[in-house]
Amino acid sequence: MIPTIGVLALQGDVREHVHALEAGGARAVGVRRPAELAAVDGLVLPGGESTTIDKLLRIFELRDLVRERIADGMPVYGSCAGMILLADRVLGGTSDQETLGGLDVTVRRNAFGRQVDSFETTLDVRGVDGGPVPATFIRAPWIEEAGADVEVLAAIPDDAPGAAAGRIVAVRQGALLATSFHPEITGDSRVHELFVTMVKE
Ligand SMILES: NC(=O)CC[C@H](N)C(=O)O
Repeated sequence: MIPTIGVLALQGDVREHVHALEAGGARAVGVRRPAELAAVDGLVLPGGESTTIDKLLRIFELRDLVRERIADGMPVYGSCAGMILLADRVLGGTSDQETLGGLDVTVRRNAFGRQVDSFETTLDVRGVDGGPVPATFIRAPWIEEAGADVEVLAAIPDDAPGAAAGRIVAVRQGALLATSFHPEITGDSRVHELFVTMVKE
């Protein structure tokens, strides 16, 4: 069965996720309205600006509905800003910033520095076969603390320079998947394949 996976289409790099999901074996649709959310088997929260997406979720009256679906066990994958939206706790957020929550982690926004500190690397990701995954970090968060039920899928190598060494950058907790980085812009769809598999389960 080919699952239908939504990409929250309020702000951020929606199209790239749609393409990566299709390459990963799903039918992908933009989600902007409650009826569209109701029709999907899983949801991607794209990269973008978490504060803006948070505000738009409320304006479009999707926030409570997405939270309900998360509580019901809908698989959700958040990349970058999407990871922030899934986190239960945020450091470095704006004073009125809220998240959807569900993932028992503390994230730090813009942890790697500013736009100019964006970078590309490759990372081993647990659950993804076939060698390291290209990973693009754009004003990315990292996970500062993860609860006991959170499975760490990838981290910055311990011998990396500076404060980034050893930081957690990909996690899974039940039906929730999150990465600090943007696999959707690399042309490598293996992380999306992992998510499609989670949705099929
Ligand atoms: N590339 C991204 O998604 C950046 C995330 C952004 N810095 C935020 O806090 O929402």
